[in-house]
Amino acid sequence: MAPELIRIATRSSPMALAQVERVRRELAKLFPRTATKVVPVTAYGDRWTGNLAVLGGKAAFTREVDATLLEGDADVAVHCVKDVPGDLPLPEGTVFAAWMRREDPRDALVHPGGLTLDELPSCTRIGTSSVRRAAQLAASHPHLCRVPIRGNVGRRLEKLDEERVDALVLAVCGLDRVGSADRIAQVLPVETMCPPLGAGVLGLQCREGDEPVLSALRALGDPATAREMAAERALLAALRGHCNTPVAGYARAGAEGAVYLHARVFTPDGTTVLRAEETSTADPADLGLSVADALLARGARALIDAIAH
Ligand SMILES: NCc1[nH]cc(CCC(=O)O)c1CC(=O)O
Repeated sequence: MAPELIRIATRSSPMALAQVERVRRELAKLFPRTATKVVPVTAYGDRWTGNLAVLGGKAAFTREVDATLLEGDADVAVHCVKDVPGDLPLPEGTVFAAWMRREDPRDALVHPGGLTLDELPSCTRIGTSSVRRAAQLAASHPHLCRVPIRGNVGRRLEKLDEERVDALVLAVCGLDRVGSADRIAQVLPVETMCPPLGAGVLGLQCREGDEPVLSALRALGDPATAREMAAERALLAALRGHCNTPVAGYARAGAEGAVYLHARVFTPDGTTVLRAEETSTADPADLGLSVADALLARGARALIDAIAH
């Protein structure tokens, strides 16, 4: 029996609020008699304009939303899976009930003149605060200048328009969610810019044992995305990377239960890139562990531990 009301907690950025509207639309289609209410939460990571590592990395975007769930002020928390730390357990008493169908996980170059990454002149100032993006740009385009930038997608686009940077690297689906996909100059191939684990996926978290909500959320889950998240989250947990660890990768669920998983670990300057990939029809979590073992066998532990938290 679907609940009469489902309260949905989310960060209060325009992108996060747009994400919640997708959840509300899909709930309304399946459970027309269930009302939904948005519970906006200002995440510490959204207020903080400094280095995220000081706050413990991505947890800065999820901690307050989780608290709203645990305090009973909301029934669901919607998270961008790429922002959910892989080296920390979920808050006790909560579970991910479902993973929604994956959107485009790739990154995009935003450039006012429409140039591609290869066409950008030397010393072009590219705004990113992602250690993953910075490491890959350093590896593939060392002549470009990486400039730290904070703020939500809209704020970063404003900084670009104010010419505080010359270009941006942002997620395709993040731009799409805020109605700015028209700003994309180039969608970056995963070989050039490998996505973060969990890219393009919304995770629906609720309280353990809240069966009416669990049941409703499970109906929004996508089986292929669930297999990809099982592999990617197992890999991330096995690597125990932290917010300053440049880790990238993606899983692709194929036919007959096969899942392909590709992953990389970089040094922050991009001079060392460890790669591993595997396809399996076994349990996707075991695939994640196997690819993690391959990266660890190639030296990933020493590389991760050498990077300051
Ligand atoms: N912390 C930023 C963030 N968290 C989730 C997304 C959107 C992409 C996604 O859901 O994977 C973004 C924007 C970006 O990386 O450009």
